Amino acid sequence: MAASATPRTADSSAPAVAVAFSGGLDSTALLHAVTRAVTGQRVVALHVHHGLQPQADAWAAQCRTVAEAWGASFICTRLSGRPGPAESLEAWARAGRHQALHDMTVAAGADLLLLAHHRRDQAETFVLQAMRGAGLAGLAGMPRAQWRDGVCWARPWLDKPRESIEAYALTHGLRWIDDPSNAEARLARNRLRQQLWPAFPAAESGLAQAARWAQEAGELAEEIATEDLVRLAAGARLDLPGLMQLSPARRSNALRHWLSRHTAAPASLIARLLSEWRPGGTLNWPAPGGELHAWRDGLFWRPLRDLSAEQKALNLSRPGHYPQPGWYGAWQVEPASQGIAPARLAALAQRERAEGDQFQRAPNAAARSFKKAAQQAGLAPWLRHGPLLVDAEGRLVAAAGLGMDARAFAAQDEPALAVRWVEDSALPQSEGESPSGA
Ligand SMILES: Nc1ncnc2c1ncn2[C@@H]1O[C@H](COP(=O)(O)OP(=O)(O)OP(=O)(O)O)[C@@H](O)[C@H]1O
Repeated sequence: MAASATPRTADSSAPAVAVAFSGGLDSTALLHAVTRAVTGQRVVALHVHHGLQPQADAWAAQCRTVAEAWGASFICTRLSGRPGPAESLEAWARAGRHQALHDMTVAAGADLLLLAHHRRDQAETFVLQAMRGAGLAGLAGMPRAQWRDGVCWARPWLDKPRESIEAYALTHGLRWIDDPSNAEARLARNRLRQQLWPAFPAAESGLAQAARWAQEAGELAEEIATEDLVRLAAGARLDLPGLMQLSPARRSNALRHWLSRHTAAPASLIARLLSEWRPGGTLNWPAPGGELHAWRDGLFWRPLRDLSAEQKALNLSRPGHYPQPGWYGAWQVEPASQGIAPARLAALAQRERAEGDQFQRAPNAAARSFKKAAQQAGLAPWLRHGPLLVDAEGRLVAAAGLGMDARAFAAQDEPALAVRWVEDSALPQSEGESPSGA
């Protein structure tokens, strides 16, 4: 979602607190309370103009007047664009609002963003999540505070009953905006609001408490998973026989947590994986953003990156360790009695396997298709595509997992370097690492 952010940065250099200010009852009360309570810090009111309602210009203007009257500076972002084909208007508006609130907070020089969610919002979130069959993370509802990309999103009133906020607003004679979309019965939350609270007015505290229990249970499940994964997950590998020895609930808990480090795998994938795997079995599953491989009793996650288009120039003419973060491994170069002439290693290209590539394992063996050589050597599934090193003339020099191509060997009396591929033992690293060749 594109947000046409033209935030106005407040000029004072004092640290700032940002308040997400829609102009509704709750955020009006919150902004009022914050401008009265905070001293020595700038208060910045952030407003997102969704561009969806005819009155939205007037709301933004009203929010500015109120914020400035209370001594806060005011920043507004108007969203642009439209929902994608598979996106609801609400999901689009929400994603755009979140991005705009984040960007405005940063532009205001703040790292704390306050939102006016309260106990009833939390109770409604719990019911909506339960109706979708959510797990503990969904049932836990909104967190009180959460860091996201350098901004702490905090909900100081999450435990406050809605009535107490209304009472505060009335006591202080506040005026607020009534957004008519809050009454649209088309939206599940509005329907729930309209029917649940009149029927069960006292349910707010019980439901919010249930969300807290879910949050606690979620933390416990995470602690257990962390303990299990210390034993079962080594580097990028999860030990499948060890996983299968756990009780069924603990097994899927550990697997779900391991997967969540890499991908948002649906519960159905987890169930399939656990039911289809047999000791020694090899399986491959696509998952969002990558692939899962069960291979040699380990489960591996390989993120999909479009490396096919990537031709990276490398100079490996000196001994050293040359990490290739996108490939989760490194080239290791050492002096050796049999190897490749340093000059040839000075201008290499690293790429994926291509149609027609051939590899020769030993001086007296025949060159054969790379694919066959990889199969015969029992290469891990993710190494069957490379990386490969080719010299300036396009001749194959080395391949991850297979070693050096014998056709590239230097003559007996020439100085030589051995090149081999070392897989990362750590979980996938950030992609920003630079090669640390000597
Ligand atoms: N358009 C917006 N601009 C800035 N902040 C917003 C906006 N919409 C929502 N928020 C923030 O998110 C919180 C929860 O959103 P929600 O949609 O429940 O609120 P609302 O009904 O628009 O207004 P309020 O919570 O102020 O009564 C708000 O209290 C506010 O802090």
